[in-house]
Amino acid sequence: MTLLETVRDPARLRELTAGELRDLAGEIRAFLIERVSATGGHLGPNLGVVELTVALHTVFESPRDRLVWDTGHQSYVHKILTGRQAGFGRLRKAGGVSGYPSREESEHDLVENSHASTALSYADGLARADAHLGRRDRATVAIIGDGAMTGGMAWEALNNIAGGPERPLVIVLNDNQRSYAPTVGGLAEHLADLRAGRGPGVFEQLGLGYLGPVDGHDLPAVQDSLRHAVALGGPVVVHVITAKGKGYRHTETNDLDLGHAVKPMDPHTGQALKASPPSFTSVFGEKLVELAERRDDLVAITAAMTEPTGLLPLRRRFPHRVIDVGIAEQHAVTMAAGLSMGGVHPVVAIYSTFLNRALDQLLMDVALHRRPVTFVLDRSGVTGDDGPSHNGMWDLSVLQVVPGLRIAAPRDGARLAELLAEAVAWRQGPTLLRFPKGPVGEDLPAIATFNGIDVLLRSGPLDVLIISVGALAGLALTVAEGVRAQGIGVTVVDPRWVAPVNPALADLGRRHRLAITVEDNSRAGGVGSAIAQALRDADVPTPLREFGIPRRFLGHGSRAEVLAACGLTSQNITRVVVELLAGLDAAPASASASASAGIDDLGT
Ligand SMILES: Cc1ncc(C[n+]2csc(CCOP(=O)(O)OP(=O)(O)O)c2C)c(N)n1
Ligand SMILES: CC(=O)[C@@H](O)[C@H](O)COP(=O)(O)O
Ligand SMILES: [Mg+2]
Repeated sequence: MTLLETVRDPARLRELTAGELRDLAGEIRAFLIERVSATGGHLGPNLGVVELTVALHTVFESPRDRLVWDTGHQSYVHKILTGRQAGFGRLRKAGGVSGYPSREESEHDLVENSHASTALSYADGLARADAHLGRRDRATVAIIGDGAMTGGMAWEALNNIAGGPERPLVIVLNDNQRSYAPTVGGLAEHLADLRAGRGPGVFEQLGLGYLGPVDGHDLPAVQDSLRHAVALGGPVVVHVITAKGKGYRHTETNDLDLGHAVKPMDPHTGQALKASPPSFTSVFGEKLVELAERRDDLVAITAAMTEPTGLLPLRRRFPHRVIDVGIAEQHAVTMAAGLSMGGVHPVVAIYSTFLNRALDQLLMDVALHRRPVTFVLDRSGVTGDDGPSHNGMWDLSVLQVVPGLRIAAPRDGARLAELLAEAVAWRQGPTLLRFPKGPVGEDLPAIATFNGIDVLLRSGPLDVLIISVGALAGLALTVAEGVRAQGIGVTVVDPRWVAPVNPALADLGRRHRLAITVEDNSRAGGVGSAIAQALRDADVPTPLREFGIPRRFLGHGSRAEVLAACGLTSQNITRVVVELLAGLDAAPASASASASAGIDDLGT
């Protein structure tokens, strides 16, 4: 039996000798490499925190003492040590261990974050609660990366924490000099000074205790620092230096991101098991370079995600035209407004879920000022394996309330190219493109256009109008085949620009007996509900049914599994359409009048 197999609870660690703990760290690394290379996941960040996590679980007694992991992508070792080794065979898969802390999984997981820079705020709240309740019998420990420290929320929290010198709180700053890419900005420079022992530290100047820098792979040294921090009382920063990807050649030598998030791969070669087909991300990256070749005023902004958002080709071509602001989405958006006031057209490339943070900036700083800024939201819709926090299932609901914002959802690579060009050419206000994670697939050409709306299929009588949003066009066409096979007439359209609603959709809706919308977004307030409102406003009597994501947080699993759990399958939608049509009375007069209309009657 290995040492690791004897660890079912962190209390076991406190029975081991220093030598055994060192051996255990080696076993944990081997376990991570074997399991995460099979499933994919955040390998590099976790290889870097093996000794740190062992030290935390020997010095502190979780769950009595509260360990709060910022972002949470580096919590695998914590999971391994808190009774969840068996679940790693299905890491991030339906029914398996989630990729982030999860309250459902374990009493050792207090917060399920995964959006960065929140841990210090949770910890400040926990420490204040203890003060309020007069409890001094448990510790609060926040573990935050140097990347997450670039987020504004972390500094709001530090300001508050420093204002309560009597409240004990240990802040472990895990400094590996990386977010994905090297951490940027003045803070990164300052941490370099602290590592080199140069000058006074900003944390001490704020009034916080500061210990370090300490070698994060020297287990006894980390344990000593943590104990010292507890003994000091009050809020103390323990500055721990770690190496992301440590102990595995293929992450240590991965210059791009030290194996931040790997795909399933051969552990011996470090090569992905499957080649990645062209994705929406890669098409966006290429098209942006083409546009940037023609327009000197185009500049891209990323919040610490240059490669994952597809900006690497642009950075390679024009290194000074990609601005990495760190994990600072709010700053990115308002800075984009400033850039545009200065005569530059910014393209803000961001994951849908992370733009949630910057709604106010988008509304007030960009839209109110009618700034021509283009937002490109990757990972819109269901992302799947990263669980509830990473699904980009709210953007269409939240953002269509923004006055003057034009939103497009490309269904394929050709449309992405077209719509991106249209977006950056628009000078009267902000524009936004949204697309999902994954392969871009084959192009789905339109057979006609109708007042700016692409018609993808027209067959038989005007029974059902399927309005498809973005990448769900393939699903919409499969549904169309299903209903057509049952003798039902069908039209499939893609509005391309989904907000504001194209008034021609009301004309199309009026001519059919039933309309449905299919979108990879929450049904609540999504494109479907906006179109339903537009139909009502235009006195269109045609009933409309919206297919989308229910109003709940979605568990992790593959994108296909999660979509199926939401009822977004061709079988389900086809069945509902057939039932709805069967339940309708004879076609309304306006529809029957045009029941034999062909594609020509829909115009172009
Ligand atoms: C608000 C937000 N923006 C972007 C991300 C994407 N993201 C995940 S991890 C990461 C880098 C975090 O760097 P750091 O905290 O230093 O952790 P490390 O990867 O070094 O372990 C980023 C940008 C996120 N999780 N949350
Ligand atoms: C922790 C985090 O937010 C990212 O690392 C995220 O997991 C990346 O997701 P993708 O794999 O879709 O880029
Ligand atoms: Mg880091």
